[in-house]
Amino acid sequence: MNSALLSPAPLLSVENLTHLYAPGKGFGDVSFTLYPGEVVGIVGESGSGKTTLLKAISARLTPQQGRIIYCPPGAPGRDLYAMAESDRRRLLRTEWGVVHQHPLDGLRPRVSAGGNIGERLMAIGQRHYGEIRQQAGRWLEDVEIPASRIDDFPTTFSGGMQQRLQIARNLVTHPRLVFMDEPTGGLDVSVQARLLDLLRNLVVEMQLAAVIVTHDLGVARLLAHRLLVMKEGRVVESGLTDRVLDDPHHPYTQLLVSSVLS
Ligand SMILES: Nc1ncnc2c1ncn2[C@@H]1O[C@H](COP(=O)(O)OP(=O)(O)OP(=O)(O)O)[C@@H](O)[C@H]1O
Repeated sequence: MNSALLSPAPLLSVENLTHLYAPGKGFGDVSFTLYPGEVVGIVGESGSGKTTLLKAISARLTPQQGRIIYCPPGAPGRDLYAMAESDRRRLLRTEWGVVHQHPLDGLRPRVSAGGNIGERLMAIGQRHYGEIRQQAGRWLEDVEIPASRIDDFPTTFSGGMQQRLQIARNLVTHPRLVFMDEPTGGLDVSVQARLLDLLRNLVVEMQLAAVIVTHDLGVARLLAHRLLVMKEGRVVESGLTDRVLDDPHHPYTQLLVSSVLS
C-alpha cells in the first residue's frame, strides 16, 4: 500500500508504554505515532504482546507506565488515561471503533443486525428511527449483507457475515480511528480474501486511521502503511511496510519473513 498523505500532527502518540502481567508477559517501552489516515500494523508471533498492546492503546487496559496522547485535528491533545473513564467510553462508542477477532465479542447477539448498527448511530445522537434503519440497511449492503437480513440476529449469520456486520457497526459513525485485532483470523481463506478486499477499500475510501494486529504478513502487506514488529513484548523493528517486509533489518523480522516464504 502507498504511504498516506500525512498531516503534520499525529492523531495518536504512544509514549514509552508498558504493561506486564508478569515478567515477559505483556509489552514494554513501546513508543510510536499514528497520523490521520494512516494504518499501522503490529506483527509478531503468538504471545509477543500484540493484543495486550492493542488493548492498552484503545482505552481498554490501563498501562502501568507511559502515556497516550489523542489529538483529533483541530482539537487539543488529551492524555487518554488522564481522562474520565466516561470520556474514554464515549470515545470508543463514537470517534473510535474496535473490531475484535471473534465477531460476537464486538456484537450484541440478542439485538438484530440493524439494531447492532443503529446502536452506534444513537450513541452519536441520532434519534430518527426511519433514518437510522435506512442507514443500517445501506451499511449492510456496503458490507455485502442483503438488507433483507436487517431484522435477523447476528447468531444466525456465518462467521464471515458476522465479521462484516461488526465492521459495519464500527464504521457507521465514520470513526477517525479503528483498532482491529486479527480481523480476518478464524475465517476460511476464500472468505478472508474477500473481507480483506472490503476492508482495504473502506479504509481508503473513509481515510481511516487504523491499528491492526495480525500475525499474517499478507494482511499486513495489504492493509498497513507502516509496521511495528514485536518480539517478547518489545518492538524490535519498525518502518514502512514494504521496507520492513522486503528488506528486514532485525534477525527476528528476517526469520518471520523467511518463514512465510519457505
Ligand atoms: N489477562 C491476562 N493475564 C495474564 N497474562 C496474560 C493476560 N493476557 C495475556 N497474557 C499473557 O501475556 C502474553 C502476551 O499475550 P498477548 O495476547 O498480548 O499476545 P499476542 O501477541 O496477541 O498473542 P496471540 O497472537 O496468540 O493473540 C502472553 O504470554 C499471554 O499469556
